[in-house]
Amino acid sequence: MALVEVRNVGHTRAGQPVLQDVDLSLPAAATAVLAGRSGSGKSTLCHLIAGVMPPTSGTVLVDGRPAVPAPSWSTVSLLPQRLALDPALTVAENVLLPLFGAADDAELLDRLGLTAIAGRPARDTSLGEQQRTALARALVLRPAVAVLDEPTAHQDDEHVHLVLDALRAAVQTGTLAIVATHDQRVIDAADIVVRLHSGRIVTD
Ligand SMILES: Nc1ncnc2c1ncn2[C@@H]1O[C@H](COP(=O)(O)OP(=O)(O)OP(=O)(O)O)[C@@H](O)[C@H]1O
Repeated sequence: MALVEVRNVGHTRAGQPVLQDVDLSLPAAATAVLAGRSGSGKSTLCHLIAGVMPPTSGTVLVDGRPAVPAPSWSTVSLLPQRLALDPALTVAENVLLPLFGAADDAELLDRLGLTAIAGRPARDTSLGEQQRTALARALVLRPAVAVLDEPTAHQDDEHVHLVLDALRAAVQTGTLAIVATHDQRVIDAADIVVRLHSGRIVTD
């Protein structure tokens, strides 16, 4: 059974259609890439699946329930393009926020190359480190669905491999990773590639 179902979705922004006739069924334990040119609608589709907003028309279901209102972070997490870290909290505190301080995840910090800077305020780290921190925050609860908007946008080759390793580990524990990306290295590693062009799916 599909974990994420997008049925006949259309979405309009500022009076313009940005998604049209989008149908998509995605299973658990897979990496599904949303690929397409800038402005093709990848982030918008991410936001609809993560429950940031409802679609203008059609239905988005996560585990059989409407995506809005957004469920718990352990059901659907989001790495937004603009990261949304708390700059005053340390790297580790940002990553562990969804756990309310109840636990630690040294392995995840290590996997993403964050151990050495775990105690530093997020504002005193590089953009690539901040992006990996926000990715770790999205994976820390081993969510059913992790929606990741351009997770390698600020990563060099070496760190792209760390990101791909973290995604593989999440998928092995059952997570459906939905990844908006232009990055061919990420597209090549995906189980499912969905291409968007001008707000429509061109291949699935
Ligand atoms: N807040 C907004 N208000 C109005 N239009 C918007 C808004 N956000 C995005 N759009 C428009 O919606 C369309 C799809 O944008 P979206 O951000 O989903 O594309 P994208 O494929 O993620 O692009 P990129 O790769 O550049 O991030 C674009 O035409 C964009 O200009």
